[in-house]
Amino acid sequence: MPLDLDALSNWDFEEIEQTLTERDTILYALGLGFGEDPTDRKELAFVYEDGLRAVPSMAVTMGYPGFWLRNPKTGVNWQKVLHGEQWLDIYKPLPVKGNIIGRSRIDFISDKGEGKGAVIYQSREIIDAETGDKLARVAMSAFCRGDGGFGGENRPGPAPTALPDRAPDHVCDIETLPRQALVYRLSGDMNPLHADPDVARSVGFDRPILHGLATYGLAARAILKSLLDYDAARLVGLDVRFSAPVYPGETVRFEIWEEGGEARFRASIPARDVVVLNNGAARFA
Ligand SMILES: CCCCCCC[C@@H](O)CC(=O)SCCNC(=O)CCNC(=O)[C@H](O)C(C)(C)COP(=O)(O)OP(=O)(O)OC[C@H]1O[C@@H](n2cnc3c(N)ncnc32)[C@H](O)[C@@H]1OP(=O)(O)O
Repeated sequence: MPLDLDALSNWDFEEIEQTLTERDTILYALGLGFGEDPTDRKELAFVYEDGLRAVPSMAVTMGYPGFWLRNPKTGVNWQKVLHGEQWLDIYKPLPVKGNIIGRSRIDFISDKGEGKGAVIYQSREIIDAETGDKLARVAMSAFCRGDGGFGGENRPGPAPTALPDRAPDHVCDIETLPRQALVYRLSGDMNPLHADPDVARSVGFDRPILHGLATYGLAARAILKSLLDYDAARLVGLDVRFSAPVYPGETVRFEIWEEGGEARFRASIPARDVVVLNNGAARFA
């Protein structure tokens, strides 16, 4: 069954009400490897309940509607879906617990052509249920590798951020663990692509790959460490394009450029000499 443009364009997302606990906040940070050195108080602040702070990138897990593209009514070949891009704007520092509302919508769908794929752009407002304050806006693209050529328009998404043509100002290596995806998935993305070797093999990977959002969270960790002295409230925007899969257990190298009060970055796997995350942008309060 081909991708159903009409059904997708008019997808009726239910409003998600989530009760966020400190345990969720800690689990998210553990999924990104925070607390690797338990004597490092600055990283401990994200995984220890005494003075707990939320990693800003955690907004992407809040009010999350789940892997709704698995619904057969979408017509999407869900096993072949990869996370393409992620954008985030934070308006208020994130709470470590409380009631959150997520309101999702489809922005548009782009047809890259037969044999190439389709890209679904969706976004979500994250609202504090108690105060009604808008906490953040999260947007993403899902690259549906098996669904191009459905007769739709090829609409370009937001132009990827260009990187400066000079050596990076900061380089930050972060090791991941072979079990990293098995921990990260407990923060809400239960896609079997990240856990089940048979599912991964059936769509062209030797073994389960890391969630795009786990690599994204590593980017937040690298920026907090390299530029912000772990001051979470200062990181208010984070955008990336996922350019190649990461395997759990690999070391990810972040190269960061400071540009007029913002940062640009990319990530690579030095052991394979491949760029895995490109066109990164971080904005600061
Ligand atoms: C339910 C809610 C949804 C949930 C979805 C996410 C669920 C998660 O569990 C899944 C994951 O986390 S997957 C892991 C993270 N993602 C990845 O590893 C993807 C890595 N990227 C790739 O493999 C390729 O770039 C690939 C395959 C993405 C593209 O590679 P190519 O086919 O070689 O593309 P290329 O020929 O260079 O370009 C074709 C057109 O596509 C546009 N494009 C390229 N990369 C893109 C990307 N990353 N995101 C969005 N668009 C992208 C290009 O601009 C080009 O467009 P056009 O033809 O109009 O010029």
